[in-house]
Amino acid sequence: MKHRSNRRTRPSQDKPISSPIRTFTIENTTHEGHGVARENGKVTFVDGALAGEKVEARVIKEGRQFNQAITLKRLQDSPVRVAPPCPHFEQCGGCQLQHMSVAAQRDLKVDWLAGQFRRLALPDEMSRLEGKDFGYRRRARISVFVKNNQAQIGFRAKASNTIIDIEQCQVLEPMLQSVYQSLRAQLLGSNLVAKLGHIELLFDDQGVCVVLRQSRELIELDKQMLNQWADAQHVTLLWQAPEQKKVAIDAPRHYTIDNFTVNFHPQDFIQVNAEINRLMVDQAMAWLSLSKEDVVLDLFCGAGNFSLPLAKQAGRVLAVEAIESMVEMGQSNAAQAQLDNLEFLAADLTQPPPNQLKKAKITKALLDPPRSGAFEFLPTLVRLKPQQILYVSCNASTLARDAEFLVENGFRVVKVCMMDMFPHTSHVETMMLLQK
Ligand SMILES: C[S@@+](CC[C@H](N)C(=O)[O-])C[C@H]1O[C@@H](n2cnc3c(N)ncnc32)[C@H](O)[C@@H]1O
Ligand code: SF4
Repeated sequence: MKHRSNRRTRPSQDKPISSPIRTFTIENTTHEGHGVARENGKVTFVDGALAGEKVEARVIKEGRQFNQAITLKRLQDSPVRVAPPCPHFEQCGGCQLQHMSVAAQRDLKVDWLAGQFRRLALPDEMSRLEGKDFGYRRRARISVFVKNNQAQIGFRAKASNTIIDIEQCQVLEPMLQSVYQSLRAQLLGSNLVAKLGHIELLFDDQGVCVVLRQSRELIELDKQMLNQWADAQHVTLLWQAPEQKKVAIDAPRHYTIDNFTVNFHPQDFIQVNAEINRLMVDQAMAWLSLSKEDVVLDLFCGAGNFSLPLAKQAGRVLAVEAIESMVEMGQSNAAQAQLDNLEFLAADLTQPPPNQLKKAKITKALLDPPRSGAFEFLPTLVRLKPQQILYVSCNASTLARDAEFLVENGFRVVKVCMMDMFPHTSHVETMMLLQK
């Protein structure tokens, strides 16, 4: 990819601009892709600049702790700067790091994680899981907004709720890219678009599934054109009525992990990046190095993404999940795989645990909580005395908090891995292994 130099960058948002233009030397890059400059001990975050660059920028906000500025002109480019491959990058809120090479993005993520975990004693090296740079998303939610008969179909703009029109999104799986383009053309040519709230795209072992969330009731005749389009494209098209919380399905969708079939509802959680998910599950199994002596707790288990591979290797697995319908799906996935050593339990892990969980005799635990982490359950987990805890996290700050609690309670961090599940974005997934 080519470097651009001395290119004028557009201010990303309409913000009041009053201060004079100043020259900044950028010392660091935040994990969200902004430059950091220091003047007389005060930090200025410079939008559109990278570490090692010199830029002319205008301060748009002065705060007591820090200032914010936007780049107007780059005087010297960073060696890791690249031309963003996606034409929507400057406006679209979906990606934050496309102006850096992918290798530099990954170095940035590793450094940022090390900063988040600064209060923990870490092993010398942080490993990495890396996959495809583009075409990695197997699911996406696309917004629809219509005003004055003008439809916008796409994603939210950077730092704004405005929906911007997206013609093509390169981080989607190639099959989703082509279905999206074709669907978009259909919708832009129809009145139906005004009655839609958003579009969900999914690509799995069965192909492409599209859920159209209606904001207003539609009659069958309205749906005819798109139903015909879906048949011609071999796409499963599901219509979600305005009052429906979840779309009705005749049969679940499925994907494969470790040769097991994971059935799931198309609107329930699945890991977005199928390639990194496979690598992640393999690595979790390798790090835990299970035997038939092990009894494993799989917390926040979903429909069994980790539970099924865990049960293949361990003596027994107890998998816990809050959503009842996912627990039922997990149970039927275990039955289909003939894993009678895998049991699913419905429990909200932020609440006092049921007796079955309080009294579980376990040797190891795997946790994969939502962004809020697993803090409420940690005292119970410590009392269960696992030898090893493998923590998978999508939020490094709650992971740092939870790991610090576990360290205070006798565990030490033995392995950490940065998993680049979402290249070009500021999102980072982490795997951490803690041991007694
Ligand atoms: C990050 S997902 C991981 C799911 C699964 N491990 C996977 O890899 O597909 C987190 C899961 O935790 C569940 N969850 C969220 N809050 C919960 C809670 N308070 N108690 C139990 N499960 C919860 C969600 O429904 C979701 O399935
Ligand atoms: S999310 Fe898609 S459309 Fe938006 S910047 Fe990233 S690749 Fe481009």
